[in-house]
Amino acid sequence: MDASIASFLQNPFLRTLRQASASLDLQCYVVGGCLRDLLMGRGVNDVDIAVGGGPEALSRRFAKECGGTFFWLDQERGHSRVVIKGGAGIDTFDFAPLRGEDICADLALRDFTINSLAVPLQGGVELFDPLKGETDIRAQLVRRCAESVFRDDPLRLVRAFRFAATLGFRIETETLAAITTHAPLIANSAGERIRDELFQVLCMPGTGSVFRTMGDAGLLCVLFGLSPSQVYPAAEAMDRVEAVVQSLSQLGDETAEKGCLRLQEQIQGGMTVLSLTKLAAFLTVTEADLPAAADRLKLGKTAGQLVEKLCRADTLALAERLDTVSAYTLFNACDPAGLELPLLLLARGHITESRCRELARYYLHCHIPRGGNLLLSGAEIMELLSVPPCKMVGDAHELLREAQCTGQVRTGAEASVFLRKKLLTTNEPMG
Ligand SMILES: Nc1ccn([C@@H]2O[C@H](COP(=O)(O)OP(=O)(O)OP(=O)(O)O)[C@@H](O)[C@H]2O)c(=O)n1
Repeated sequence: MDASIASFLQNPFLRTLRQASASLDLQCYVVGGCLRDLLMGRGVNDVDIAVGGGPEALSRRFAKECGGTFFWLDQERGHSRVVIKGGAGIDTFDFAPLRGEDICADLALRDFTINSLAVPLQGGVELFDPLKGETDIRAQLVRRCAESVFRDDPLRLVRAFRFAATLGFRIETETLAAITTHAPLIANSAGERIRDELFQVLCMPGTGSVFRTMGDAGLLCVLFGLSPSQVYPAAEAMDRVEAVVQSLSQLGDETAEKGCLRLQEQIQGGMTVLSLTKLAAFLTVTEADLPAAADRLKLGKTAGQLVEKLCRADTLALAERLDTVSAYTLFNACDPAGLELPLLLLARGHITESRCRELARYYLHCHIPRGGNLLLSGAEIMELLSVPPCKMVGDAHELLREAQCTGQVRTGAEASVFLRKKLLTTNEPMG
């Protein structure tokens, strides 16, 4: 038994689980990715447990004894989760019934050999590895468990690339050929599941080369209606985004620091600004049907809007001379995109490095995004204009934002004078 797995099994939570399963007389196994990660010397924070017999009683009892929270993931299939707050790194335990009649049958039904591992919690500490997953982990290979894996669950077509990208592995030749054969089946997988896997790829460096292989296998044709010849230049755009971000992170100044923070911001679960920027670079070059792609990946409102605005930047005519007005106009048209916007434009070859810096400087020091704090609040604007809440207040807000961003007003008093002049005086003759 590998030393890291042996020491993991001494974890107090696993000891509690061992006792609980013994007293309920249930066969119980630690399975899947956490054993793979332990064998690779990686940290573990979620543990999958397969239980012979109904796992509900065990899952509920384990939650009670560890002070964790029990909830159903899929009640019909008997899948539940226990989350333990302050679980010293390991905080999520997923319980499911055995997939087959015993653990070997269960392992044979899993996706890839590297995940097809189990350790029983009682009766010895041997590692069940009937498909030689440990050998594939050492060889860094993603290999399907059986001929039927992709028909059983087409999401695995994308999962293969996710594991290759996040673990730094290669997809074994026959598995890759099977992915190519079964690529059309990905049309049957739920968008949310595809999104969660794809964004793990988008969050890793080297996304471009993974997308090229996915394109060659025909997956991007089914997902986004793209031909392989459209995929290559688009994947190169992703490479260039990564290269620009890499050189930014080496600068070590304020722009670099803030830019890197912004790129790591999570817009929605698992979707960072950087991953969405890479996706935008890809989709722009392919000229894919944007709303269809956003819908296929179930991007959600906020993430979908950011991708759409970043793609839109590609089509905007950029001013010859850069001044605060043209910088404001650009960021305003692409709101809510922030520092990622000039980085994307640089990666796409639309602006030079010095223009990129100027835009970043403007954004950091002058720009106020929509919804940001202004010199006058909504209440102060209503009082100034003597109006109740109405469209005019919104218009005044936008005028003031532009005036502040472009340096026309710098104090509350200047803001009041500006709005009065703009909205309360008229040059038109009274009729
Ligand atoms: N479509 C799927 C999804 C999951 N699994 C199995 O269920 C386990 C847990 O799935 P998941 O949590 O998605 O993956 P992990 O391998 O745990 O990897 P990670 O923790 O990195 O997500 C996998 O190891 C694999 O054995 C599978 O066979 N087919």
